[in-house]
Amino acid sequence: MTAQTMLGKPLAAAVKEDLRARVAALAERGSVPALGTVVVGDDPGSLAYVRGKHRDCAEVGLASVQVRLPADVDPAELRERLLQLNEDPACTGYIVQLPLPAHLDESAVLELVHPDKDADGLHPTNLGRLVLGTAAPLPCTPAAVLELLRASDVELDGAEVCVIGRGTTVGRPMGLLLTRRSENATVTLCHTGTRDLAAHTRRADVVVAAAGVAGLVDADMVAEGSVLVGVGITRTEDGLVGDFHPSVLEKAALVAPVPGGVGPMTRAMLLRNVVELAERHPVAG
Ligand SMILES: Nc1nc2c(c(=O)[nH]1)N[C@@H](CN(C=O)c1ccc(C(=O)N[C@@H](CCC(=O)O)C(=O)O)cc1)CN2
Repeated sequence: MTAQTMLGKPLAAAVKEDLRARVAALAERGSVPALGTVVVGDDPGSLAYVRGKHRDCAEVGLASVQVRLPADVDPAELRERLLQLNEDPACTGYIVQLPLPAHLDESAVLELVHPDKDADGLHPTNLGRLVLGTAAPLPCTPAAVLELLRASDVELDGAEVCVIGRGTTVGRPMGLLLTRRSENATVTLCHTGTRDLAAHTRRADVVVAAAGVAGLVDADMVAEGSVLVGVGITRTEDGLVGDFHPSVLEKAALVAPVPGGVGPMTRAMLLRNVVELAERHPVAG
């Protein structure tokens, strides 16, 4: 078997098309949504991702504003800037680019973002809403994975899904999303403490790999005809490498590759969150 690929770019383009129309409709009602980004430090990867977010906003007609702070910013100064964004009527929603420098407590920082302005869906209130199944902005990467699976008509009802990674941005919310009644999957959440990872991946219909360990899962570890979604990404001398070893392509039915799969959709899901926040809490332009 040679796997088919689930590509993020065409799907992201379709989402953007829909969002462009929704942003135009908001503008007609006098509401001009804007995304804020907060970057601490000058990590080239983070800066590149944030540049991409501002480009994406322009593409669909959203305004955007960037706040840049030095890597050694005082936590009190960062807090002040976030509280300003919470109060700023021109900012519909904003994100704090992760990871943050080590002297900053990531959870404490994310808790400062007002839940109604949480474009990343990572505030505890919104993660709590995800647990309860009530309306909330969804964390962008898990939402992107779900959209890719839906677009390929992957059957999730009753499916065995193995998620590798227990982080708050991907693994944990991924499990919550997939176990909602609307998805109805059975999820096994694996992590670095999992004793026999292969035993879990082999019996899964779908594997979502968000470990950030290049080539962690090879052909021997997956079932014939399974669906594999790559999330983790490692920069090596040979370029970007995902958590799945290329050998899986001979065994899987469907693969979301790294790069080119979930990443572009993650960006589109951020735009969707901003537009949904604006539709829920319209602001005058
Ligand atoms: N506040 C947040 N910080 C981070 C998030 C996030 O969702 N919110 N996720 C990642 C970084 N990220 C967005 O911020 C992100 C990472 C990768 C991609 C992407 O499109 N990847 C491409 C490859 C791009 C490349 O050349 O590096 C792909 O997979 O095809 C988009 C967004 C951590 N921080």
